[in-house]
Amino acid sequence: MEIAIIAHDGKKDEMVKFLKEYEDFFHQDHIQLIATGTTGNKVKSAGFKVQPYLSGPIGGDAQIAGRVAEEKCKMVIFFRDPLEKHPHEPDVLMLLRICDVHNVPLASNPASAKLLIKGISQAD
Ligand SMILES: O=C(CO)COP(=O)(O)O
Repeated sequence: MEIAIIAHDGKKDEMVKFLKEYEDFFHQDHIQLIATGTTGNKVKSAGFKVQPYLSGPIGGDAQIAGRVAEEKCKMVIFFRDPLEKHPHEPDVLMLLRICDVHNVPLASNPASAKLLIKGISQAD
């Protein structure tokens, strides 16, 4: 199952903390992580196997949206920073829209991500 992980700068530490909290889930062989560039590199340094795409502001969100649209990426965990402005806001909104178009689960904060992971774990 391909899962995208994305975090704005103010949320990257929270993303690493979250992944570590659920590392048994994320280290499973059937879970493939993809990420926007800077998030991916940070998560890689924390010991997770992840395929990084471009950084968000230069097209990473758009690339991930492409994976969702092609039905390759099955879930998106995107910790957005609601207190910051982002020059690539149109790309961010496009990714959220594409998740809705394709009915792909999207968690925008740790509480929602936790529920999704628990749901998947129970279904397995
Ligand atoms: O900007 C982002 C999402 O919109 C995240 O991109 P980075 O992971 O490259 O910082």
